[in-house]
Amino acid sequence: MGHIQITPSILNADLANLAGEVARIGSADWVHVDVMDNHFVPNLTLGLPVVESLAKSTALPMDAHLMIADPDRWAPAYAEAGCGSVTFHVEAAAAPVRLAREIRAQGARASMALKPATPIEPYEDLLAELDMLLIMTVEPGFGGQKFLDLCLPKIRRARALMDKHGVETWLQVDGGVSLETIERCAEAGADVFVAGSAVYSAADPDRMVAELKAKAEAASAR
Ligand SMILES: O=C(CO)[C@H](O)[C@H](O)COP(=O)(O)O
Repeated sequence: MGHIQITPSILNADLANLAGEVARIGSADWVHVDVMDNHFVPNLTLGLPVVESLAKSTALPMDAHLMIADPDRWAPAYAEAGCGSVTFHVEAAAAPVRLAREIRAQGARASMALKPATPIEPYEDLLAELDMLLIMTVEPGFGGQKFLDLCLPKIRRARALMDKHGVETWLQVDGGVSLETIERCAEAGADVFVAGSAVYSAADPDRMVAELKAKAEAASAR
């Protein structure tokens, strides 16, 4: 298991003031950017030019989560644009192994996401190709949704498979992560936590990042 990291999602931040919003989370480990294309998910957010500009405006590394129908075509370009981590959905990827290798070849961490109903077991042998596995804890598409407890057993099974294979792959969770739910995720074996509305609805987003991290660290040590 890697060390605990918090990656606030800017999905529910003020998108007209992105650089300013990112400056409010200076103690975060990453900035999580949700790229949605209105095909893979029923929502449209932002794309490559915005991510490229944002990457230049902050010292924080960018964690791009591509909720798009054609990641095989686009994911390497996000790595080239300066993202330190690029996540594609296995449900959308035509050739996930080739894609993970292309992302790594561009110098970024390669990450693969699973929707809540997608099992981990068929992808056990891919874990060594990945720097991070993202287990969605809401249906992708929107921020502010309720955390799905039914995803917790999958987080536990993914952690067990990572231990079995002895891989260093990080285990990220995304969706409904808050002070109420982060401990359950950490106890199940997650080590990287995306939090959108919990961080950006807080009066002091940076303080919320610290509080989330402290809770997750305590829970993972139990
Ligand atoms: O990927 C996402 C939605 O598809 C978002 O990253 C996620 O939902 C974060 O927002 P919140 O913490 O409010 O759930």
